[in-house]
Amino acid sequence: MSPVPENCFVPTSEIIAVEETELNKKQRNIGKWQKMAKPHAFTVYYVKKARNHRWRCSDVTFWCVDEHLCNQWIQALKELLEMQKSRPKQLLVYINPYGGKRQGKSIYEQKVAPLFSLASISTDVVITEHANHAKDNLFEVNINKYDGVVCVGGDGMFSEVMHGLIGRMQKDSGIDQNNPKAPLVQCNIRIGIIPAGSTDCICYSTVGISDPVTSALHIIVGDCQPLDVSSVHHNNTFLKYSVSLLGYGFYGDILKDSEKKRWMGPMRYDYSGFKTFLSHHYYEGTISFQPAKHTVGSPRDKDSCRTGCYICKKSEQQLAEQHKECGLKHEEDEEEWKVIKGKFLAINAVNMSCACPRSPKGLSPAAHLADGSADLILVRKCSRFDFLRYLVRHTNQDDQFDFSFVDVYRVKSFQFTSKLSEDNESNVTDIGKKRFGQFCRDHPACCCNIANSTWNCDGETLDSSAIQVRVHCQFVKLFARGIEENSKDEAAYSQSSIEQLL
Ligand SMILES: CCCCCCCCCCCCC/C=C/[C@@H](O)[C@H](CO)NC(=O)CCCCCCCCCCCCCCC
Ligand SMILES: Nc1ncnc2c1ncn2[C@@H]1O[C@H](COP(=O)(O)OP(=O)(O)OP(=O)(O)O)[C@@H](O)[C@H]1O
Ligand SMILES: [Ca+2]
Repeated sequence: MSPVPENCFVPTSEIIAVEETELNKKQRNIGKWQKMAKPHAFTVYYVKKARNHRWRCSDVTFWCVDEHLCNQWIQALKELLEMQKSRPKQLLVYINPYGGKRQGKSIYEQKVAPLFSLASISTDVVITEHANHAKDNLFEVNINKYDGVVCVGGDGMFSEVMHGLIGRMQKDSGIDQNNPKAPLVQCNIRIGIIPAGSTDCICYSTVGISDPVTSALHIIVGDCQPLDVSSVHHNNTFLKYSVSLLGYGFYGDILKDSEKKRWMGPMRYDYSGFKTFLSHHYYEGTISFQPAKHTVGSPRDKDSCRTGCYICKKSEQQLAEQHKECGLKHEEDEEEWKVIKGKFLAINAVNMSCACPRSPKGLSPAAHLADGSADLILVRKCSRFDFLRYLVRHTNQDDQFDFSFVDVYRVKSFQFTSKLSEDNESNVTDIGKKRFGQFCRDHPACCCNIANSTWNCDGETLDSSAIQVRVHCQFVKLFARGIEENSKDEAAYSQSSIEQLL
């Protein structure tokens, strides 16, 4: 028998599979079993939680001489598994063979496919041949056939799959994505991310680790984590959706420079990051936003979003109420807009913490995955030294918002116009211009004349610097459960444990 640690509790929801086991000669010759006539056995495969939110597939084999009893156990456990209705049976998998360190295919074949097969999950696998292959394909496939779509790659690959799914839903419902106020149709088919990219920020921020086996196990047990999605428009043209970072200035410039260095792999971001840091460009513009009044949280909270987060639950209830009384919803258009004009080194809007291996607490450590808001971080012009102090705080325990040149707001929508496009009399909606009287007095406008930066939208550049953004609460769902608090300890306790059965 495999060694089982003392007090091992396994919730039935975390059993991966149960299989009849053929005992080999060596196993049969251990201890007292050698005296028995042909023992019968079955193996239970279960999720074992290790450090740092890492999950592994472990197994324990049970023996007995009574074949009927053994079969009864197998039957009972299989019935328990059948009752886990949120588990996927049929998945559509897209693999980007060129993402990150170009390991996507081998990661899937060696680490993920054997687990899916153990859990009796059928898959249709597409290895992408070009950018947008997965996205375009999602408009054609019979989507109702699947319980989920899995992407093997980085944040860019996730973005493709998400755009394909959301786009498909809107197309099927006759909704025009170019209308920034259109009541979009929610996407209920879950997305799984097997991390094989450069940053893997979405996976890290929703699971707590960037690890293919852990993510595969979250898919198998049928976890569900809703995510906020921002829609980005330029006038009445739809540009993109974003779930992690919308960054202008520093992160936009890093991305633009790094695109030319794709051959460097994940290292390109450090190279371009260093270069962009040295260039120290700042950009002048106007940002207008609607504060997120519906949520009780603040970006300066000490607690972060964790599994079962009550702030996200509250937003879920509000969303359900809104759906019941649709019609009242558009009052939000009249709600207060705040306007800030200034010179910025970085403007970052994040729908989630954006934690990643480079910065385990992320760009906004208290941001919530599913509260219907984004944290808008404004980093004003400051010295190189101060900006470096700000960046370094992303990697230690100090508060990165505790600087006079950094402001952070929790918002449900915002828009940005660069000074250059204002001067060129761009025809962006005029909410910002109407409120010029409220410009921040500490940082009056000056006449610096720098070219526009570009927006980094989840790792892709946007063509327009003037954008309008709206957060859609819990718009897509992932096979994840958020980051577990002290996951290792909590794993041991559950009412429905296999221990109770035994
Ligand atoms: C001194 C050390 C300071 C370290 C500061 C680390 C802050 C790292 C914060 C990472 C935030 C990632 C946000 C995620 C964005 C994703 O949607 C997107 C798609 O994958 N990724 C990127 O755009 C890719 C963005 C990658 C950004 C990498 C930034 C590297 C900055 C390096 C600055 C070096 C300054 C050194 C001066 C001596
Ligand atoms: N077969 C392919 N050939 C070229 N590009 C592809 C292919 N399949 C997908 N892509 C594109 O590659 C881009 C980057 O992929 P992915 O996110 O998997 O890896 P990455 O390089 O690590 O990026 P990230 O920094 O976003 O994590 C995606 O935007 C996707 O559209
Ligand atoms: Ca959010």
